[in-house]
Amino acid sequence: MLTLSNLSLSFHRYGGLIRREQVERLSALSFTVAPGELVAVVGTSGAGKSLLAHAILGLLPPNANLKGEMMFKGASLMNDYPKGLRGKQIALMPQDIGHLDPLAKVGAQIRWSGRRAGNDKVDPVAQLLDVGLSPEVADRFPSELSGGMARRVLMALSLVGSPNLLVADEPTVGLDPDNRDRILKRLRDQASGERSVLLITHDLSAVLPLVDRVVILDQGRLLGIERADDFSGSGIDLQSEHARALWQALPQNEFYSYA
Ligand SMILES: Nc1ncnc2c1ncn2[C@@H]1O[C@H](COP(=O)(O)OP(=O)(O)OP(=O)(O)O)[C@@H](O)[C@H]1O
Repeated sequence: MLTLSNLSLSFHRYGGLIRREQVERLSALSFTVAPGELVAVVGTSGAGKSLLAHAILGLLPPNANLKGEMMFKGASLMNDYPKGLRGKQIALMPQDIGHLDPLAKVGAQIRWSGRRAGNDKVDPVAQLLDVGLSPEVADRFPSELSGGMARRVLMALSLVGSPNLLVADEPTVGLDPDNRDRILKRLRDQASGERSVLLITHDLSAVLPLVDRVVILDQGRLLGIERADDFSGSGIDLQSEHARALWQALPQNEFYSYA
C-alpha cells in the first residue's frame, strides 16, 4: 500500500544574501504500511510526525526538499504529487475541529466533501452511522457537537471518498478516555480489507492495544518499528540517548515493561 524507502526531508534556510543551509527534519525513513493495517506513528513533540503526514499527503511547503522514495499503490508520491489522489485514495483526518465550517450543518458538509471527492451520491446518514453517530447529527451545526462528536464528524468527512489510506493526525488530543477510546475503536474498524490507517499520535499507551505496528520517531529519525504485541520485548537499544529521552516522555503503563 505505502512504502517509504530512505525518505529524507530538509528545508532550505536562508541565513543572509549568500549563505544558505539545509536543515534536515526527517532522516532516511524506511517502512511500509500493508493493506488493512493500522500503524501508529509515535514520537515526542517535534519528532517529525506531522511533517511525515504532510509528506504523504503532498502538503509540504515549497521550500521542502524530499529525497528517497515514497510509493503508494505503485505510484511515486515524490515529485509531481499524483492528481486526484489526495482526499480520495489518501485522505487526512485533521487534528483541528476548526476544519469544520461553523456556518453549515454537518449533513451539508458531508455532501460537499463527497462532491469534492467525486462522490455525488454520498448519504450523510450512512457516513454518520459508519463512525458511530446518530442520524440526527446531520442537522446539527458544529457548535452543537461535543469534542468527541466533532472528531467523529471529521472522520466521516475524511472517509467520504472511500480512501485506501487514512492518515489520522492526533485524532484524540483533548478528549476524555471514553471519547478517545471510541475514536480509536472506529479507526481500528476502518483498517481492514483494502483500507489502511496511519495514526499519528503521542499517546502510545492508549493506541498500543489496538494497533498492528508502531513506528517510533525521534528527532526525525526512525528509532524502531515494532509489532504492537511484541512491544515489551522491543529490540530498541534502550541505552541510547534518544531512546531514553523518548521513553521518558511517553506515559508508562502495563503495556510495556523495561528496566
Ligand atoms: N516548514 C518548516 N520549515 C522548517 N522546519 C519545520 C517546518 N515545519 C516543521 N518544522 C520543524 O520540523 C520539526 C518536526 O515538526 P513536526 O510538526 O513534524 O513535529 P511533530 O512530531 O508533529 O510535533 P507535535 O507533536 O508537537 O505536533 C520541528 O522541529 C519543527 O519546528
